[in-house]
Amino acid sequence: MADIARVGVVGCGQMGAGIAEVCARSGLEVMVAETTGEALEIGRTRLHNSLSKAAERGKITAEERDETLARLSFTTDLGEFADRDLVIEAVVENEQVKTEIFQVLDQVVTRQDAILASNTSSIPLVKLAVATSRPDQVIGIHFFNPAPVQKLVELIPALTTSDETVKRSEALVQDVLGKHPIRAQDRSGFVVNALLIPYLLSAIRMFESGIASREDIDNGMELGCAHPMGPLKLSDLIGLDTVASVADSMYAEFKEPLYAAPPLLQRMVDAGRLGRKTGSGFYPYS
Ligand SMILES: C[C@H](O)CC(=O)SCCNC(=O)CCNC(=O)[C@H](O)C(C)(C)COP(=O)(O)OP(=O)(O)OC[C@H]1O[C@@H](n2cnc3c(N)ncnc32)[C@H](O)[C@@H]1OP(=O)(O)O
Repeated sequence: MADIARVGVVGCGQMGAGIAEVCARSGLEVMVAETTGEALEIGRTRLHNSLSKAAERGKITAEERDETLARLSFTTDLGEFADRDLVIEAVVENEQVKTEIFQVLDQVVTRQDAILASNTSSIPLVKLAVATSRPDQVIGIHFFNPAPVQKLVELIPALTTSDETVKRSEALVQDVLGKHPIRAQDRSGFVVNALLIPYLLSAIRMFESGIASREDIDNGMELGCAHPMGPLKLSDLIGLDTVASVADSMYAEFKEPLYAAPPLLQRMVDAGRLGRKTGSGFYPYS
């Protein structure tokens, strides 16, 4: 995919940093944007630490780590994305925030055939597409956490997305990033979350009703079904705010009771216990 060489990633939280790492390790030149200098420094440190860990574990050489770092640049000004061939937005799951970012990207990205992608788990892609003057070039490219590890990427064309945009995105994901793409329609939850979220919510309901302890619920799925991590640990990894917002948007779309977030999940979000990223969720993290 020689036509995509310069990538912009908006947001450097756990998903944005992971996506930036995957792209830079694949040889692409990546610019990462955050809203403030402080957030940018946190993101930069996250990326440095992850690449250093990969080098320590022998997954990449020290030379590859340095080359990857040299392909990464950082900015707080989206205006610097003018020359990007592809931009992947990976900010909070908030429709208004994402819509505003797509409006800005539409103004600043000068390359006429640039792809504007979102890593959203739950916002309808068509809403982001119609916020731009190039709705045929907007697509969902959805990575899984941790992005450097998980092999899957979901591709979600909006009703307006052109076949050309889908083909170029698929080629990038498969041939350049070395991930396995699957396609899904622009319906809340796509493929994976439509199956995963009701399972996670069921585990939270089970814990809330006192049927079993958190450890026994997680051990049940790890030791009984060979899942790499149980549903409560996985919810903590994803982030309870993200689990709740994906559930809410799936419930809003389908009115399916299985997608309704249990009260405990909302209370934990309100308390700021969002999982690993805040040091406390179903489990403590220090
Ligand atoms: C909600 C969204 O829209 C969609 C989603 O993201 S849904 C969430 C999908 N993710 C999952 O289901 C995660 C399931 N869990 C797992 O795959 C594994 O438990 C895990 C990879 C997170 C950790 O694996 P585990 O064996 O417990 O720990 P650990 O030995 O430290 O890591 C295994 C490998 O992953 C790597 N790894 C773990 N976390 C990593 C990270 N954040 N970044 C990079 N590499 C990482 C380790 O370096 C290690 O690599 P190696 O085996 O080559 O040395």
